[in-house]
Amino acid sequence: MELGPPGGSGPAEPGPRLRGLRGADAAASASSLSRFGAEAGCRASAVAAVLPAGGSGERMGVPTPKQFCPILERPLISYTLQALERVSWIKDIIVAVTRENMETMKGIIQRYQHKRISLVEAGVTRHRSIFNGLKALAEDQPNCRLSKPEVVIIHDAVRPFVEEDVLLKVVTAAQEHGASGAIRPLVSTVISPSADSCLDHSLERARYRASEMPQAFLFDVIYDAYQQCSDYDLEFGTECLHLALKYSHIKAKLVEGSPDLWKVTYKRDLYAAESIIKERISQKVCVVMDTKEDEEHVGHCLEEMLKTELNHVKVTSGQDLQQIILEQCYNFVCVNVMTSDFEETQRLLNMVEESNLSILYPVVVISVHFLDYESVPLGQKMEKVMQIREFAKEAKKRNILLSGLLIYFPQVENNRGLEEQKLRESLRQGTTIISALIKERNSGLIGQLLVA
Ligand SMILES: Nc1ccn([C@@H]2O[C@H](COP(=O)(O)OP(=O)(O)OP(=O)(O)O)[C@@H](O)[C@H]2O)c(=O)n1
Ligand SMILES: O=C(CO)[C@H](O)[C@H](O)COP(=O)(O)O
Repeated sequence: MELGPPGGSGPAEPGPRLRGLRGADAAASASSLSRFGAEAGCRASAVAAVLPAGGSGERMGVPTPKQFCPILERPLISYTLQALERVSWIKDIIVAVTRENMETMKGIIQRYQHKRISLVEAGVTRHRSIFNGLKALAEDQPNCRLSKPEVVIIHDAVRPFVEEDVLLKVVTAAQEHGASGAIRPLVSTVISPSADSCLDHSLERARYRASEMPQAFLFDVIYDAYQQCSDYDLEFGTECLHLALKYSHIKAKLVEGSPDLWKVTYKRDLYAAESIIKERISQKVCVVMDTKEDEEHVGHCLEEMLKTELNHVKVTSGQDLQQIILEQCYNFVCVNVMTSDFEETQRLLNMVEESNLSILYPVVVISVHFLDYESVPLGQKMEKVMQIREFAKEAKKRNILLSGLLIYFPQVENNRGLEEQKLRESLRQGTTIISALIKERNSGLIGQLLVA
């Protein structure tokens, strides 16, 4: 058994601890949270998590085990680790991986700066992997370097969208009942076929639920169950709650989980996961204004149009960039009026880079240039503007997706009505392009100079 570095400090991502909670739920959770928090000092490691990650992902049908498949170039398991380490009251996270993937896993922990992780060797079945993870936390094991938690969460490494509120619900229920697990309504009816592939009987769908993860247990309840269970259970069992019932006589409390708790199983699930992640990181856009321009300039018109096009998206002017970066905004539109240099964009790129914002997600930066390329031939500006390719190549190495956008900005006064109409059309087109770059995060378009 290999144990990784002992505990780290803060969460991978700062950010609100009670995200997603409402009203009474939030209040109840806040008091439970502070209990864990307050007690953490005197009763370290009250809650730990075990993540089985030793499968081969046969149903995915690709050579790489699914937990290491990339989503936006980052392995799936890193998203799950991030979701757990964001929860400050989970003190230790034990990950079970196969011996052959141990170095890959260490590389992931280092590259994405995961904290509080210990590694153990996986078993040949999921139950055996979980058992190995539990042993790393048990006091009766030789060379035990971690302290036994009061409650242990078990969560599949391939369920990346687990939120703090459901973790808290299962942990709190486990404290009261000894065991708890998240459930979802069934989407299909469960039927039992006979030996000749005919319908034997079907279950009444409304009476059954799908058992999902996370699950949580008083540590002694689940560890005792695993110690007693048969080889048959370890070989063919799929349900930890069942082991707690069969061997520790504990009836688990079931709590309603969110639809995003599903387990990435087939290839299409990777695409679904990617869409969810893209949607989440596209929610906030920061428009960085050209500081030399006044309040009325075209940048503000663009901002207004973006607000309309990107429904529910918060568009912020970039006065306090540091703060906006800290709040984890992954999309920046840098507005340059009548200039083809990249001073402002460069300044923004430096700040994003220094913040380490792009370690976990690709950051989109669009350098927008308002130019009057009908009266001043584009060729004269082109040489400078084409430097974007070089900037983009460098930025890509730091996971920043930089592209350029030219928006026609007429300066001639002779036919004001017509020019204004042309500007509005350009702005509309520009807004559509920006929206697509942010939502799609297509790395094939980086370094390109798009024309609205
Ligand atoms: N020997 C095993 C088998 C599975 N798992 C883990 O258990 C979780 C859920 O199992 P499942 O979805 O069945 O994963 P795989 O066994 O990898 O998938 P498949 O059944 O398609 O081969 C996954 O995180 C998987 O890595 C594990 O730790 N050790
Ligand atoms: O949902 C679950 C717990 O109830 C497990 O994720 C599921 O049972 C794992 O089983 P398998 O490894 O056979 O896919």
